[in-house]
Amino acid sequence: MHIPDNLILHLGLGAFHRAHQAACLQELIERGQKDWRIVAANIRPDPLDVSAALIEQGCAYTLETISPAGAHAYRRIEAIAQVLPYTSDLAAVIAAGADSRTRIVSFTVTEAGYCLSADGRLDPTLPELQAGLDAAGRNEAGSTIYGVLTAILRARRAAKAGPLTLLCCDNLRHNGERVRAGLAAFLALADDPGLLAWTGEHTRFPNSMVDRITPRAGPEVRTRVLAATGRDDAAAVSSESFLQWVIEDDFCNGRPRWEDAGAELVADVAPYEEAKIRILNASHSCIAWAGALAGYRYIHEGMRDARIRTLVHDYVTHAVFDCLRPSPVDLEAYRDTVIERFAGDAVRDTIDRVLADSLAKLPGFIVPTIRERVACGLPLDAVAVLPALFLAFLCRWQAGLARADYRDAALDAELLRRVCCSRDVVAAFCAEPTIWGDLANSERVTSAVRAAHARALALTYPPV
Ligand SMILES: NC(=O)c1ccc[n+]([C@@H]2O[C@H](COP(=O)([O-])OP(=O)(O)OC[C@H]3O[C@@H](n4cnc5c(N)ncnc54)[C@H](O)[C@@H]3O)[C@@H](O)[C@H]2O)c1
Ligand SMILES: OC[C@@H](O)C(O)[C@H](O)CO
Repeated sequence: MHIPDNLILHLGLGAFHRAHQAACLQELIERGQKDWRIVAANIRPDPLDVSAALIEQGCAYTLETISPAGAHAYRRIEAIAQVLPYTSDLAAVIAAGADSRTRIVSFTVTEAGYCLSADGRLDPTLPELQAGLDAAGRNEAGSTIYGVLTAILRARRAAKAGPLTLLCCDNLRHNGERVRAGLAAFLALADDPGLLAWTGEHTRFPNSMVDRITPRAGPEVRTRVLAATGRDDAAAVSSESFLQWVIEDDFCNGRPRWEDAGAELVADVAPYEEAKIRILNASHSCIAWAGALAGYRYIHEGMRDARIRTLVHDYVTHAVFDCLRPSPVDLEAYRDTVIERFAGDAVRDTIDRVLADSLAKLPGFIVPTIRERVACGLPLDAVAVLPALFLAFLCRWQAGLARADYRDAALDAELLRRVCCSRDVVAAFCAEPTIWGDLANSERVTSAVRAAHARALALTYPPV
């Protein structure tokens, strides 16, 4: 394939990138705008890595999209020009980042991949981050997003390859700002003030809000793609048909005309991301925790349980709306669309997928609403039920009584023991600074979570 002069290097070649950013670029290509392509890579070994399959297929794959009515559509995605197979030194990734044709580095490395504490700052106590700093000290990339960006920026500065936009596409509040601040803190800890100054002058970190429910692609996706297209595609991916991308228009070395593919390029992403993170993502986690307690496997099963539906509806209506107003978003319509998307049974998104990295999601998606309500003296009952559900789920999972396959990068045995083996699990949970930040041990929060915990336990199946 001809590689054009405008490249996006994407880090984190998961399902979401293939269903969202690559699909948007494909839309532009099909409209005749063929001047941008993606080079994609993972920055750590990944059990779900599809790089080899993609390389085998010339980097093309099929995206299946499913409408709320259950209509399936299939599209060949050829927006990825090159996939770089994982190697521990990430030499090809760093070389691609230092190539002057690369004008944007985008990334989807999960919420937990940013090593942030409850207040959204870089958490230097995390062993993963410490390993990243040690690697940076040896002039190696390591496997954290900050270490890899550091290696790329060092190589780019040396190559005089020009400015670079760093575009975070993960569900992180103020994602561009958080990554900019996280990288600055990382460079300070790595004692590289020269690169910090260079980065200030030669990079931008636009905020972005991304939305498209993309389940993990199981073997059934491959089977459907084969039946529908005749292609046996080992890298096929499936998502809902809905897609939204709101991007702060702050790029320093060019960008594709994503607006022609339906993206919204705006001056301020904040109201859109706040609505999405607090309404969609927090509710999604609520359904996952409640659904896991109730013994469900899929998100739509949880959403169709009247008890869980009421929890979600009340949380959004009575806890979130007054924190978000005034907003350019029609919040009632947004809530109703989100609930409808979750209730659809065609996408078959699993509770296990949404459970992943709950510990990073609580401070990101839910605690800000609690903090604002505490500051304004507003009732907490409709929102306290969310952390209470997580606590009830966590203890059940720790006791080996939940069927869920829960994976959480931030969960260590010590935290699990401190919370779940305590005589007062609510007090122990509400004392955790990694979840609550400055709200840890708050009497108001603890008493609201305690009251909600009884409601959460009532969902447990079989009844406790
Ligand atoms: N799947 C969705 O519905 C969806 C929708 C909107 C946004 N997102 C965002 O995209 C992220 C990834 O979702 P996905 O569906 O692609 O998941 P996935 O499991 O398919 O891929 C995860 C990717 O992140 C990488 N990764 C994981 N942990 C990492 C770490 N600590 N450091 C560096 N890289 C790491 C993996 O190697 C892989 O490339 C989500 O966490 C979310 O922030 C996903
Ligand atoms: O809440 C879990 C997310 O991965 C979610 O599927 C996504 O943010 C939807 O866009």
